[in-house]
Amino acid sequence: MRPAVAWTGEAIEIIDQTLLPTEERVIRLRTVDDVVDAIQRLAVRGAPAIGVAGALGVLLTGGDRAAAERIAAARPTAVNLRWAVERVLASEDWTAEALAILAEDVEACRAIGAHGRAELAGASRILTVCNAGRLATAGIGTALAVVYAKAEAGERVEVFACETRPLLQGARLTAWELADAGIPVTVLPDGAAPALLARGAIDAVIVGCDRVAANGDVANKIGTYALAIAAHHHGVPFYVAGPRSTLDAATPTGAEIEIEQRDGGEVRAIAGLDVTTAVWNPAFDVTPAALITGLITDAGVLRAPFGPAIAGVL
Ligand SMILES: CSC[C@H]1O[C@H](OP(=O)(O)O)[C@H](O)[C@@H]1O
Repeated sequence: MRPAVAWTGEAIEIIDQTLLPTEERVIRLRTVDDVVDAIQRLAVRGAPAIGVAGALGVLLTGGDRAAAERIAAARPTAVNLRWAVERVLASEDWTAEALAILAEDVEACRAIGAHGRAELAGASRILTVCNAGRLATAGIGTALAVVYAKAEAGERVEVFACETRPLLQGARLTAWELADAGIPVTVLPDGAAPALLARGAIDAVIVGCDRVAANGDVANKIGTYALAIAAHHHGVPFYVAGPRSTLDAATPTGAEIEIEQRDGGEVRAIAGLDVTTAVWNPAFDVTPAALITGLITDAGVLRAPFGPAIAGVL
């Protein structure tokens, strides 16, 4: 599988994820407007991948810092986006810094996979939500990096993927990339996850993250909090996987994380029906650190108390 985001030397090359799984279309982003649009419509998505796109997007600004700010502000919740844009702006060599961010993410994904494989040695039945795989990063993913590492080592592993309403990142993207990798995947309605956990059918839940607050509270795709509650109730380990670039020491707790509110049309458009009603469509929710077994990062697996553990790797 080609990477979700890459640099051609003069343009950002992405797979347009809004068309998957029906069509794998590669598009090139050549302007700041292209980058902002691709991030906002989730053509490129996932905290690490939009961070890399943001970093590379700075190379398309011609030095216009207002244009760079438009990229940084394209989506508010994933800390990686603004972090990457500001890191490139502050550097001496923008191209070198942007490419370093891309290379670091590839390596971070590999490391997360290795740490997660060691941590979850006995787990073969993994439940996840949204897509935190190759399509969400410049590398092999975060939550799914653990799955890929297990598979690469010849270990038995299968994934149960919540479809992830309303944009179906699980059913469309996670299912697609795992099938492409030959890894067994079962899609389920988001509301079915607690029943699956109640049946004892899951060894561990592993999810991605968009921003981890200094105390370990995690912002991730809407539905993650419900999974954490159900996993806690059923005594199933609940892990969050993400690179250190998603840890945000400047945000004290989950209460301070801005949650992106998306257009109600994403929810109303159910199988082509236009349900005319008020809609509440937050793209993310916050899972309290108390419900998290461990944070699988490229620096290792962090455990409670998460405040000192996070400070120790930043
Ligand atoms: C590897 S982080 C992926 C993270 O991003 C997703 O959100 P979106 O599809 O809206 O970009 C989701 O929260 C995933 O866990």
